Amino acid sequence: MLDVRGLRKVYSGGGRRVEAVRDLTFTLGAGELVCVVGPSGCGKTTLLKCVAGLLAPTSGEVLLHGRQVTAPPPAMAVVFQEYGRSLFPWMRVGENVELPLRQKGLPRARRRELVTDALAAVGLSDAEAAYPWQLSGGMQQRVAIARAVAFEPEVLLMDEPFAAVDAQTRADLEDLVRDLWHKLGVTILFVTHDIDEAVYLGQRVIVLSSSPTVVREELTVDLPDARDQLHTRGDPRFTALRTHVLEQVRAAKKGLPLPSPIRDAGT
Ligand SMILES: Nc1ncnc2c1ncn2[C@@H]1O[C@H](COP(=O)(O)OP(=O)(O)OP(=O)(O)O)[C@@H](O)[C@H]1O
Repeated sequence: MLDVRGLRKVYSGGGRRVEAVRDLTFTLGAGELVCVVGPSGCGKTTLLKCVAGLLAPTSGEVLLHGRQVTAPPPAMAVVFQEYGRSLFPWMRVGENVELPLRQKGLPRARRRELVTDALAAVGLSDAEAAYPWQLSGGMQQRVAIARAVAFEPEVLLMDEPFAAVDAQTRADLEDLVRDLWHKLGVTILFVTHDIDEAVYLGQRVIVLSSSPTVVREELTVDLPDARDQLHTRGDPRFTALRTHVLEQVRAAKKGLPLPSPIRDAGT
């Protein structure tokens, strides 16, 4: 469904030239939940912006259903890390969620229905008339998720969406994402620097190398589909997978060759 082929992005300007991404190739099937991890500064946000059609690649391409992405496709929604900057403070929660639906040209009754359902799905039915600044950080991020969900995207792109919330809220939001994914059947590409989060959430984890950035490994997360914060994180297989990914990211930072595959690592 979503193909990233030979993606390269070089930023240049002001006498500076940065090769943020060298050569990324991977595919997401319809309805998959795939996480991307990698060392800080390896180009995760750059990758997501290219996939979202917000940034033009220097070379290579992103294809959605075989069609090249050259502008933000109507079938995609993005949730960014900085919820504080992504919600309009002068609009009530309901209006924030509704805004992209107006831009989509949906009739009023359908917009109301989608806003109500999306806020209910993230547990914020009571907050529709509040302003974002009256809500906690975790609640604001729920609003951002509701806005993306109401849009009914086929593909949901998430860029470190929980990096700025406390650990307990983060765990709740992780479960919310898996829950919505199950209910909506949406395809999710989730970028995080948190290795445990990537293994907990994903069906697959794509590990990026450090700059010049390529795909270092694609790992299948062979944990049961039913996950919960207590049991999944206590599962020896979870520990083996997160240790393996951590080794990969550490080795990537040092520019080392691939360590032995996880199946050979005594797990
Ligand atoms: N607009 C820009 N102009 C020039 N260089 C940029 C721009 N955006 C990002 N970069 C550079 O590209 C590289 C990759 O940045 P990017 O933000 O994509 O990485 P990241 O993996 O998301 O980082 P982090 O994990 O720290 O959030 C960095 O060296 C960064 O300085």
